[in-house]
Amino acid sequence: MKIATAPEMRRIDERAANEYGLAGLALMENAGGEVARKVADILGGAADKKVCIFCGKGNNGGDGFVAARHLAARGAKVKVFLLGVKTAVGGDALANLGILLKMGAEVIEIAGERDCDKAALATAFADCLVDALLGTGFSGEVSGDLAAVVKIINAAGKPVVAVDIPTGIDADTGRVRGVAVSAAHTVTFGLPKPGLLFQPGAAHAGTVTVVDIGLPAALLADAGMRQNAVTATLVRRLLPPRRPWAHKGTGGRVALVAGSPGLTGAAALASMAAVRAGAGLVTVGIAAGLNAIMEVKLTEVMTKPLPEETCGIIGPAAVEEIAAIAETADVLAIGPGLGRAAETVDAVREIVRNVRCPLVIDADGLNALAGHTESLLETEALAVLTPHPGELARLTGRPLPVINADRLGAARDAATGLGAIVVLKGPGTVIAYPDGEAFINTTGNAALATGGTGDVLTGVIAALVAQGLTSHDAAVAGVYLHGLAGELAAGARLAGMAAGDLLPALPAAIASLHGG
Ligand SMILES: NC(=O)C1=CN([C@@H]2O[C@H](COP(=O)(O)OP(=O)(O)OC[C@H]3O[C@@H](n4cnc5c(N)ncnc54)[C@H](O)[C@@H]3O)[C@@H](O)[C@H]2O)[C@@H](O)CC1
Ligand SMILES: [K+]
Repeated sequence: MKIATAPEMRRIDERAANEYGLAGLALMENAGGEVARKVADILGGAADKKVCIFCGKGNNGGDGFVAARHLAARGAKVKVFLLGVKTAVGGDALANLGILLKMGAEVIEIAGERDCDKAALATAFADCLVDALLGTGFSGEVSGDLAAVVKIINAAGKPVVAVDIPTGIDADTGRVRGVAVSAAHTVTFGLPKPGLLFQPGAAHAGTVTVVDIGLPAALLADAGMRQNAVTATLVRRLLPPRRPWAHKGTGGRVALVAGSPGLTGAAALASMAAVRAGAGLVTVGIAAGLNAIMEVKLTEVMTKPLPEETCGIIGPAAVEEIAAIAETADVLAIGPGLGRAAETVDAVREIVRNVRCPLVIDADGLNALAGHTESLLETEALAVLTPHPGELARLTGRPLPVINADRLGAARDAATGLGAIVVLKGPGTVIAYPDGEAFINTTGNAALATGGTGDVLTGVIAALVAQGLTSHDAAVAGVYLHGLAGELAAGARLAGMAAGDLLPALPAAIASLHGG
């Protein structure tokens, strides 16, 4: 499913009108009707329920007027508030305001503090509130009466249904602009918006329902929109089938170079994640001094002691051996817990320059490339890089706040600039391809915010490449599976999960997608 930015959504609306003759009024009727349906659903029927609807003067407010009419028709006691004066309403919203007024509905204007007090009082008696203040036409900051109303909505302690996007959330980035509505549910039209998937927008949106309002399918699937939601339907199509005649060779071979003193756990987690994500054979290359530890930690994974510089630290002397392991592998993952010793950094750069199989580069593998990313452009197969925002900042030289302010843009620019697939980790993980196509993940939760979960992701993506997925598909499917495993492993517990808990959840996540 495509994801539409606010300008892209406006363009879809324009094209619907200009190319298809689909009137905005008809779309607004469907949009408002869907909002009314959602309100009725959460209240267990609308009859005799008290609903306060807060409308802005644009089309988002127009959806609110329509919802008010539909809810009234279902027997709800509806109170409609308009931010500003009726004479400021125009276009399709004005048409629907007119209908409401002709029906005898009271539409209360909010202009000033006393009106805000009236609104606050009404929310105290309401069963549900609807935020139809601002949608994709929002720009700048929420301030003045609008900010006061947003605070009233949030303070009411009532279930809030947001229309299209919670007011105050930047539709493209998910940032709060001043203050934003905290909704329990958001009914969004046609396609999801990036701001509903990125934090804190996703938390403000609550449960998101994407509803069909009759926009032509061709417009919703337009290839000009270059961001997509990673959904179960998409990943199910990408996952490798497990045939009855499968043997360990069909699962593919993963080679991993990881670990240093104090960080052998990263090597263990990444390699076991590869096993749990279906790889046929997994070999972890580790400095010879740490090999005995890995032999004890790991049973199914083979280990390869590598020549070391000092105890537990690999350097250029290990490159030849690593190249030999990579030669017989389907994918080489490098970086988890590798450390930042100067010799190791040199070795990583040399490996990236010379290895011919697909690469997955994480953690200290990425740190080693900071300031030396030109080798990525020389790799034979496209590399998958899995930075968290801090690692991306080091890798690209972009300030961290800039990356956090626009994750989609940052991942996309990095992928294009580095000539690699960039997986920007964190809530709302972005997978960006060098050609500009990008994906936003929809699985995962705060339980994943613990050390070692990134190592698991590296192993999962590598395992999928080994099983024959392209690096592009493996990055998308791997991120989704990893998040889903996090949801399964955590259940209702959002703190205290260990990265190792993800390992047994990975086969369950795969099975749930295969419907088994
Ligand atoms: N064909 C269409 O165009 C459709 C649009 N729909 C709805 O229309 C919405 C978009 O409508 P609009 O483009 O009219 O935009 P909005 O209704 O989101 O907001 C536009 C209004 O908000 C004001 N505004 C913007 N930023 C502000 C700020 N910081 N503080 C105070 N006021 C601010 C603008 O001056 C303008 O009057 C969508 O989110 C959706 O809810 C739906 O009705 C479906 C069809
Ligand atoms: K809204």
